[in-house]
Amino acid sequence: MTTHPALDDEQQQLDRSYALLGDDAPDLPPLFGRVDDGGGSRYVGLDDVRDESGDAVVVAWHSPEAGAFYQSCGTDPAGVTLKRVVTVSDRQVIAVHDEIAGGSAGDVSSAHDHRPVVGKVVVAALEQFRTGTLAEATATLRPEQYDIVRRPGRGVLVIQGGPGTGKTITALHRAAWLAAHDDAVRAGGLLVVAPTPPLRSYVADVLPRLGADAVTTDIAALYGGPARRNGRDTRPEAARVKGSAVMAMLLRRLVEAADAPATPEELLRGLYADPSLLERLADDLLKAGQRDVLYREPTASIDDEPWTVDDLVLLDELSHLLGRAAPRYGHAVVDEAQNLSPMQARAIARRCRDVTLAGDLECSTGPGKHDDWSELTSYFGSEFSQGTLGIGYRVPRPVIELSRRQLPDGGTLDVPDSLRDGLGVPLVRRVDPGDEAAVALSAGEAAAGTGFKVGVVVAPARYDETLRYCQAAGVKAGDGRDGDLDQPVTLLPADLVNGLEFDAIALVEPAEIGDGTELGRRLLYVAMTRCTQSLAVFHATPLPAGMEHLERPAPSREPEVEHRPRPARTEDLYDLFKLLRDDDRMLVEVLIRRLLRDSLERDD
Ligand SMILES: Nc1ncnc2c1ncn2[C@@H]1O[C@H](COP(=O)(O)OP(=O)(O)OP(=O)(O)O)[C@@H](O)[C@H]1O
Repeated sequence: MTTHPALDDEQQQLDRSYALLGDDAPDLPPLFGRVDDGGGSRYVGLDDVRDESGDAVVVAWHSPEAGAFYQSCGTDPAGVTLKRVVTVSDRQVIAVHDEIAGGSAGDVSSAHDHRPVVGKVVVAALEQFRTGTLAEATATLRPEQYDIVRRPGRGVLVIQGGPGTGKTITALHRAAWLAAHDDAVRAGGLLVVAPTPPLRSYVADVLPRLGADAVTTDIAALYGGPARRNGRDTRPEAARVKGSAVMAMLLRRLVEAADAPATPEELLRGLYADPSLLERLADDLLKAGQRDVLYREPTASIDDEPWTVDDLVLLDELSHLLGRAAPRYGHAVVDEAQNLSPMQARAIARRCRDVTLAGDLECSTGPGKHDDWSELTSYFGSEFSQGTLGIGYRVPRPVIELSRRQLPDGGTLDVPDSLRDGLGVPLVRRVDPGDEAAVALSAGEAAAGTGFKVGVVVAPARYDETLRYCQAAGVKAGDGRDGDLDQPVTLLPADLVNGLEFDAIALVEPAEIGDGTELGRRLLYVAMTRCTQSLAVFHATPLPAGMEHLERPAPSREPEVEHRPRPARTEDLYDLFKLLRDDDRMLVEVLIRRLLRDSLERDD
């Protein structure tokens, strides 16, 4: 057992911090880093810890004193002589990693492999099993992320980067930074808009730990009137029309044409139900076919109207036109902002014009894809600046390469430089028609048995049927549509996987998810890029374009394994390994990985 000579020193500092905090000690360790430079030595934590005379024993991550910790790295020490990440568990220092030691690169990933050079502690953090949401990265924020975090809070900042490059984590640290340093945010508060329940609960969990409060919501819940989201419109064309900027003009005319006071709900319901009114008001704005998709027979009671997300955004616009002021905020952070429609951008801009938009244009899964950020940002009324992230923390290199085949021309934006190799090339298994989901779920259960968090992703149209199958067959899978990510296996429709992260993704019938459309291929791209370790594909029909080279004939018989009494040699094991079926191979790979990890931990 080797121990780092510094463990004792850091333990003393930790004990002292706990003693000073007394009963106020937070659940999380009071320090996670140390930086030494010409200005002396400082410990860095989530918050300040002060001694009896008021001197800082630990400085908060967002304080100027912690700047050197974040602005230096192994490849660019920037005057720092020691940059150390301290890992604490149960009030004990269990590891220290020095990314800079003696003023030069210390504990960084080796320069001879193909990955970007980062502190080994980043790689170690990534090797933790996933929880279905995002791991915290405050101790290992990279200089390029820290630079984005600290940009001024006024105006529009876009954080663009490929899947898993840390856009969400950077945007949240930025929110917390602004909450600590920006007067407008201190006075007006923070608004965080995130599209899925798991992302929102992650935000609600992380921000307070970073010392910030925010109103966290989805776009539909911005509307403060009585209507609630209780409908889903699966027609992309309807969502496209409702989200388009011309709706602002149409609604203005609707309000002007009303001959009696009416609520937003009454006005919109009336518009949808009356083709002649629509034609009169929108003849020059929408084509006949576009007006047709807006038509909706009114329900018996206005309370039963199947309001969709896009309807609620229109109700919000109507409410504004009727003179009701929306609450204002000091800054808004929008995650997965590439999916905002123009009308959604207007709804946010009514609340706040200073915004951080985190997103990836290539991950657009909304009805309208934006080619660049200029139109969307124009609704906030100022020029935008952009911060770009390029290191991939989540998706293994082979999966990135495969997934990009789903993008037109293989994608045009920079490919993330992945830190991970994961478990190698994706596994593909051809199954009998009708068995796709069942086989994927049982492979998922097997992988989950080894500690993996698994997401089983199906086409939205197959979701209900698969959920029923789970209930009937006793398969324990969380209902991802309801945001239940606590189970080892989560079932998800492909249109709700944005922003999520799992150890393994099992894709069910990719041709059905891709469905030959550009939107479908993007859904497939986003689904594939949710895994940190392995991707497995289960299909009965031919694989879609971009994956067809993975096609393999169904195995004709179970492989027979010769009994070998003598001790196995490596080559024998490799031959045996090749005989395994794909899902068994995945299981064995996972077990080997766990063995390796456990034995490394023992060696430490
Ligand atoms: N500096 C870092 N150190 C350690 N982990 C990091 C760092 N930056 C990001 N990560 C981890 O990488 C993963 C992906 O981060 P995040 O979800 O913020 O990326 P993203 O770009 O928003 O992804 P996507 O848009 O594909 O959903 C998370 O587990 C996050 O904790």
